[in-house]
Parts: sequence; C-alpha cells; structure tokens
Amino acid sequence: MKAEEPGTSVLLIEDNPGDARLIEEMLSEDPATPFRLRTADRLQRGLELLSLKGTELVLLDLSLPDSHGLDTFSKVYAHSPKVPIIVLSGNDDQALALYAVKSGAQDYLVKGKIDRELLLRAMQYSIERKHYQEELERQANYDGLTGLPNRHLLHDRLRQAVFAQRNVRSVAVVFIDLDHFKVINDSLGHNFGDEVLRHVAERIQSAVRDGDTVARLGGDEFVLILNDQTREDVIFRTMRRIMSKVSEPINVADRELNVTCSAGISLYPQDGPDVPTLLKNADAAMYRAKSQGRNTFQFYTAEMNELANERLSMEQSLRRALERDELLLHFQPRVNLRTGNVDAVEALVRWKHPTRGLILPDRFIALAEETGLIVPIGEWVLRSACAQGQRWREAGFTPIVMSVNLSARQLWNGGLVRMVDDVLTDTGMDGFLELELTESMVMHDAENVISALEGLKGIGVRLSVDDFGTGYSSLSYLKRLPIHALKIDGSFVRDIDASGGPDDGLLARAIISLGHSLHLKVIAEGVETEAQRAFLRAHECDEMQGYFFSKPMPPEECEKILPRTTPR
Ligand SMILES: Nc1nc2c(ncn2[C@@H]2O[C@H](COP(=O)(O)O[C@H]3[C@@H](O)[C@H](n4cnc5c(=O)[nH]c(N)nc54)O[C@@H]3COP(=O)(O)O)[C@@H](O)[C@H]2O)c(=O)[nH]1
Repeated sequence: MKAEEPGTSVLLIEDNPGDARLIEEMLSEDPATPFRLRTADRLQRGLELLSLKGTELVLLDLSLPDSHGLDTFSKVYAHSPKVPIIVLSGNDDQALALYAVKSGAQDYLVKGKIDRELLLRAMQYSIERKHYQEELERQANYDGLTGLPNRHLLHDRLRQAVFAQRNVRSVAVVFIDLDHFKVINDSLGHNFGDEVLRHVAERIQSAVRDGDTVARLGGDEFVLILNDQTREDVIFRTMRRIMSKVSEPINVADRELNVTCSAGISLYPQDGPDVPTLLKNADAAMYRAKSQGRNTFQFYTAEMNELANERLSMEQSLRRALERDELLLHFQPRVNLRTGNVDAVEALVRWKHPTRGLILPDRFIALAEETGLIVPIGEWVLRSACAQGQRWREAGFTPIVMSVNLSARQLWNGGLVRMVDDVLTDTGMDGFLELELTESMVMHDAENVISALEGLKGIGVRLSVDDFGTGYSSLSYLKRLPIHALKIDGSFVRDIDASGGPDDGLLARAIISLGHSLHLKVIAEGVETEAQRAFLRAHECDEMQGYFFSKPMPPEECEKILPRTTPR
C-alpha cells in the first residue's frame, strides 16, 4: 500500500496562472511545514479533485471560467461541507467574500495583499476553527455514549421526514424503552449499564434500513424514524427483527445478560399532525406495551393493533398446526397434452384451521417463510406427498411423478439434499419426485443455486421452474441449470384467448419454443378453457394443469382420475 505523504493537503481552485503560481511559491518555501498542493483552474475540475477525498483545506477564487460569485462558494460548500474554505477575493469584491464567510467560509484573503505569513496563519486558523465547529456540532446533535443522533437531531430529522412525506407517503415513529434497565444500572453499576446501552444501540441500528434514523433520547429510551413504512406487515417484520436482535444475549465484563425492550408506534399522518404529537402518541403506545407484560410492541391505534394481533395469533397457531396435524394436501393433476393421460400431480398444502376453516396457502405461506416455519412445513409436505404417491402405487395405480413446491428458505437451509434423500429412501419414491422452484429463486444468486440443484439432481430429483416468465431469467444461466421443465405462468396462458387478436398467446408460444430449444419439457399452468388447451396442443406444449381439467382435490377424489396399472 502506498504510504500517505506528509503535510496538509490543500486544493487551490484558481484560474489566474499568476495568482496560482504565487500561492504555490508561498506554500513551497519552507519544507518544515510541507503542503500537498493540488490545483484546478475550473470549478468542475475542483469538485472532481474534492471527490477524491483527503482535502483538508480549499483556497477558492470565486470568479472562474465555469462559475461566478457566491454560486462558486455554494457549490464547493454543498459538495464538501466538512472541508474548510478560504475565499480568495479581489480588492473590489470583498463584500462578496464577506458574504461567503457569513454563509460558511472560514475566512477570506484579498489577492495582492497576501504574504506567506498571513496565508499560513489563515490556513492554520481555518482548519482549527472548522474542527472546533464540527466538534461543537457533533456534541449538539449526537449522543456522546452511543454516537446516535440525540433528541435535538431527532426532532430535526422527524420534522424533515414529516415535511418531505407530506401528501406523498407516511412515516412511522417508534418509541423504544428497555425493560427493567434500572435494575441493571442499580445492581451492576452505571459503567456496565452504559456498555449495555452501546450494544443495544448497535443492534437497533443494524436491524433497520440505511435511510432510517435511530436516535437516543437519553437513559434507556430510543426513537426510530422509519421512512416510507406504514404497512402494518412491514413494520411488524421490522419490529420483530429489532426485538429479536435486542434480546440476543449480551456479553459485558464476563457476564451474559438478557435484555428485552418494549415499543410503541405512531404513524404520520393518521396518529398526529406534528412531531410532538407523534412522539407523545408513540410514547403512550409504548406504555401500553409495558402494561401488557413488556417485551412486546403496540401501535397507537386500535385498528393497527388488531391487524398486528391477528398476525401474531396466526403465527402462533401456524406454529402449532404441524403438532396438531392441521395441515393436509390437495393434489392437482398434470395432463399430457398429446396422450390425454395424467402424467403427474402437484401437491398443494392446505391448513384446516380449528376456527377459520380451510385456509389456502396464499394466506399463510408468506408468513411461514418469514418466520422460518416453511422449513418444517416444507419437509412435512414433501414427506406426506411422497408417502401418498407410494400408497397409490401400492394400491395399483400407475406410478406418476409427484411434484412439490420448494421455497427459497428450504433451498438455503443446510441439509436439503440429505433430507430429500431420506424421504425418497423412506417412501420408495426415488425417480418420481419433482421439485418446483420459482424463477426468482433460481436466478437470484444463480451460481450457488446451480451447485445446490446439482446435488438434488444427483439423487434423481427432477427440477422445474415455476411461474416462468414473471421474473427475469438470464438465458445463459437457464442453459446451465440442471432443470428438466419450465412451467408457463398462468398469466400467459390466460392471454391465449384474452382478446381474439393476433398477438394473443404470443408469449406462451415463445416460452414453449424457448423451452424446447433448451431440451426442456414445457408445462402450462392455470389452463381454464378449451381454447387454451387447443392452442397449447397445437403449439406442442407438453403438459397442462388447470381448472379446465381439474381443480386441486383431496387424495380420495384425485385417485378417481389416476391411471391404473392393475384393475381394481
Ligand atoms: N412453498 C410452498 N408453496 C406452496 C405449497 N402449496 C402451495 N404453495 C403455493 O401457494 C400458492 C397458491 O397455491 P394454491 O392456492 O394451492 O393454488 C394453486 C392452484 O389451485 C392454482 N391453480 C391451478 N389451476 C388453476 C387455474 O386453472 N386457475 C386458477 N386461477 N388457479 C389455478 O394455482 C396454484 C398452483 O400454482 P403453482 O404452484 O404455481 O403451480 C402457489 O404459488 C403455490 O405454489 C407448498 O407446499 N409449499
């Protein structure tokens, strides 16, 4: 690595070669006080050099070929507000230079009246004054213990957020208070307490997005501003992430400590028109969370709480659904378009909720993925589907492919290949299992997906890309993936007889052709009409699945249409 050269790095932005040379000579006179001087004769070039970082001071002529007057100063100041600027003025534009000083420049020097001593002293004072100002600003706006914005900056940011979001989107304000922090402080001492607060601050910060603000009000109180977030489910997820991070054990001075927090959330504009009201209402909601036993969060409005509680209760009952045997499978046949035979069935999970009745996967798969429950649920689906396939074979039905949906979390959960291999061995379904992956799953991090899928292919599992055409596929990756089928998304199938125009079905046809040129089987999903079937048959699509032939059904109904090897 190149060692940093000694001396102060100065940028001179001056278009007059004589004036520039004079400054250069003054700065190079005494090697005991070295300067690294870079020069620019245009503002544009000066800003480029400033972008390279490391500049400690700018000497700035306000009249340049590409910028004039105060505008020159404003552009440099806006570009690098932390770098001190000394304005170089002519005799007749001192008023302008003075105005630049009032606007943030550290000093000004009148050209023609500068000598070396004056220049050096002005430069030294400017750098020191700027550091001092920065330090004052830091102390005024940031919390000394955690480095987070303090109450003052929080109010400022919140005002800006509310102002910027007016009539556009909304802002969520979250008030967080640690549970029983006083006990930690009283029993283990303030130094220990401070260390805990530092850990908590880092954890909260790491759980939110870059543009969000985490501030410390003082004591154990933190406030977050979540921009553009008012959807209950998104805030819910953020809050769970924060609470789970905060509650991870904290190690301080050889002690392991478990800390939890309570939080209240208010939303702009519905929960308050201004900053004080939003903070007051978030605080009130936080107190409600405390009174509910702590380690939880509450929205200010009852309506939002209801949604959050419903989600929580859904999650709790989904956790128990597996133990209570509430999940079941329906099967939807896939029909060979050439022979008319059922070649495969897709297993689709349902939840028989004790009070809400049969719940379709669209209502709970996303929640299962969010909470990680998809991993045990997915394993249950795979095992149950393969066991059903084997039961059908033993009952004399022709062996058919069993297709099962795989979620992204299952794919990245270690031990997938081993788990699938165990299921195949236990159920005897090897050679008859197909796993469906979505296009976005496959194309995201395609290099790693390819190696994960190679493992599945190695144990005889067929792989297909579901909902094909709805995401972005790289054709070169598609060629390398160890897949054997593409499933045309239902939206392209619906388009086949959508308007009666010549372009109907264009994309379905293109996907069939693409799939066949890659030597893949092509399956159309969501087929609902005879016109769609006929079109797909005419364009040599291999299989179809959809209500036109059959809806997903319980196993005892499905077997009525399965082909038999041995007569009953
Ligand atoms: N990770 C897992 N995902 C699963 C599992 N079981 C289901 N799912 C996914 O949930 C989504 C919704 O599934 P479902 O409500 O079962 O809907 C399926 C069919 O009923 C529906 N379909 C089938 N034919 C038609 C039709 O002609 N018209 C129409 N409007 N809908 C139809 O499509 C769903 C099957 O879709 P796909 O899987 O893309 O083939 C769905 O995304 C499931 O994948 C699970 O165990 N794990």
